[in-house]
Amino acid sequence: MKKAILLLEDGFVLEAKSFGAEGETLGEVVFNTSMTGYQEILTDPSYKGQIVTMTYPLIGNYGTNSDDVESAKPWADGFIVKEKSKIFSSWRGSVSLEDYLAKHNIVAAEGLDTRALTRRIRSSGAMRGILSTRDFDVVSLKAKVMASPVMVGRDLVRDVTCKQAYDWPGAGGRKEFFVVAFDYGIKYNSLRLLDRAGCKVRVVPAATKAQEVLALKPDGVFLSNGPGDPAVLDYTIQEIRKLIGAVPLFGICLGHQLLGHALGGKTYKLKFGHHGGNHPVMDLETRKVEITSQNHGFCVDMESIKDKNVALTHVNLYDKTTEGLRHKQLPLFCVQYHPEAGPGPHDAGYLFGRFTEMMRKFRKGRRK
Ligand SMILES: NC(=O)CC[C@H](N)C(=O)O
Repeated sequence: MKKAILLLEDGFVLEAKSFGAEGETLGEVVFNTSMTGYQEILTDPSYKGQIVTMTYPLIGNYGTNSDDVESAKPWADGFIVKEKSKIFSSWRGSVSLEDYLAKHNIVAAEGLDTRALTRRIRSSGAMRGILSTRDFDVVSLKAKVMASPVMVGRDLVRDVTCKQAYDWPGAGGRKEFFVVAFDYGIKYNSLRLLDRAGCKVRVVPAATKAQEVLALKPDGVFLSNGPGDPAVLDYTIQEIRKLIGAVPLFGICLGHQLLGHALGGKTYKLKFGHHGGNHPVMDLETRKVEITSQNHGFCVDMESIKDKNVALTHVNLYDKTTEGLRHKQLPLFCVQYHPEAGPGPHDAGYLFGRFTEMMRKFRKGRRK
């Protein structure tokens, strides 16, 4: 097996074995604590610009298949595991993880101490890194890392958004609502769950104007997850601002952060972010705790919107950071975490029902 090397911008180096594609890749190195769901993680467009390390020690044991994808292709810029399973076995598995990664040109490494790496990221914070199967010279690798872009200030949405609007095919059946979904890097499971909640969905590119969206006369607008720094996406924040109050809004992750900005707030970078399928979050209105799926590096600063008529609805029980908010009068709410799961627990699936309830109420109010 070929050698690989990982170097972080603080000089931390780990030697590893290459699997997947060979080459060299740069990105922000993050760790994900999900035990399964690696194919959904790889295909989540929010991982664009990041090299993902799985903390669970054995990955690849059920292979890959054509169902577990969250978008058309993998977007992660690199993949790191402690041990890649030598065999895969599942009635759904059709292609091994290494063949899947090689086919999609994703550089991957195994056989390194992912626990040491995770502890390093936790103590130093998320950092840029390079994973290489070609260059093993630490001075040259360090120079490449230092020349690569930092996550703060990056618009990665333009790389992952759809080029043209399309209708989500859905599973059929009667649809009570028509929803326009902004694609900032949308995951299929959000679309599947909107469909299941009774919504016919039209997906539109990130740069679509508010006027065009309103001309479609939707019952509600969905703001998707997506990669990069929300603070630089002014072109869409301005359009979202025009939709506030005009139509019910539901945002997830990047969509939530963009709503925060549109309401006049700010976002900041977390030290090492939240990535995994096991974060406890409290719904402050019901006092219920949900185990949630998470994938974000930025966070809405509640202090920055405290005078904007906004209520904090959800909080992360690990570090007390903002996990959800709603407007006190206007029909909009959003969450930082992932109620669509894919992968992860389904505890928060009720939020899709909250959205349809909001659209129903808004429709009634308009008829009066
Ligand atoms: N999953 C997402 O939508 C991530 C949002 C944003 N890119 C962040 O890192 O915080």
